[in-house]
Amino acid sequence: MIEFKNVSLTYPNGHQGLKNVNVKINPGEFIVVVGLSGAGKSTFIRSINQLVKPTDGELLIDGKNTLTFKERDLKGLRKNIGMIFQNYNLVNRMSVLRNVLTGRLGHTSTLKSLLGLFSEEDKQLALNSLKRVGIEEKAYSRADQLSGGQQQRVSIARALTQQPKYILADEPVASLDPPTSHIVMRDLKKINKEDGITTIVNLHFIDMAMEYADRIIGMRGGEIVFDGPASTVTEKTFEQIYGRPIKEDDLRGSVEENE
Ligand SMILES: Nc1ncnc2c1ncn2[C@@H]1O[C@H](COP(=O)(O)OP(=O)(O)OP(=O)(O)O)[C@@H](O)[C@H]1O
Repeated sequence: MIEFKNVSLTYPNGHQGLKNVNVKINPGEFIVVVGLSGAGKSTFIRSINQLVKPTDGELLIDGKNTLTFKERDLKGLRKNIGMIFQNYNLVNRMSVLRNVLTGRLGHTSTLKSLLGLFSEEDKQLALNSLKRVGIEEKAYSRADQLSGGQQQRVSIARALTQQPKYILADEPVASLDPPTSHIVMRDLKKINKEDGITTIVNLHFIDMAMEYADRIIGMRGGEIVFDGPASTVTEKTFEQIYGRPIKEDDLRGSVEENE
């Protein structure tokens, strides 16, 4: 369980990225965070693994206030959290398999990981992760030879290989075309349901949020302005979250329309 208690984050330049956020995220949920650019979605998600550190409040993960964590506890925390970025964050010149194996780094001794020595078990785990996202045949290709959608699936496989308790995905489909975006969202949802990994995804496409989320959190100006089941969300809800009428750009579009 993740719990934000009166969490605020003021950036060094004085800008408030989060304002008094209070929210509980339950085990196994698939949450989509929506909001316009600058609403604070990235700041919210990155606070959880402390890529950015809140300046006030308590952020409890599995009952512990992570804001008091020192380096060693933070390492332990991050081992349990897989992260997926908009631009995949792969090492281009390495093979797909080696990129996926980096998901084991938190579980491997420093010396072994420096030497690139992964066990046969880790290798099988990595290959199985690639299989689950449908690209096991790319295991020995160089990462930069893959399409954007394939690279994002490699990054999902890397997160999966980490055997995390939580997955954070920061705009995972923003660089992809509509059909590929749906493949990536389906993979994330499938993994969430099959493995029970609590998943939080930032998106700015409202149709995708409605299609894949169990629960939607809406942000504006660093605050949570909506929190409820996806089934209760309508176009009007998004207009309230965004503070303006919905536009065509707010929609990713369906697979069919683009085929
Ligand atoms: N390092 C920083 N220093 C100062 N301000 C920042 C920093 N990072 C983000 N911000 C500001 O905090 C606000 C929230 O940014 P954040 O990236 O969390 O929003 P977002 O909803 O994820 O939007 P986007 O989709 O554009 O990334 C924005 O106004 C942004 O300019």
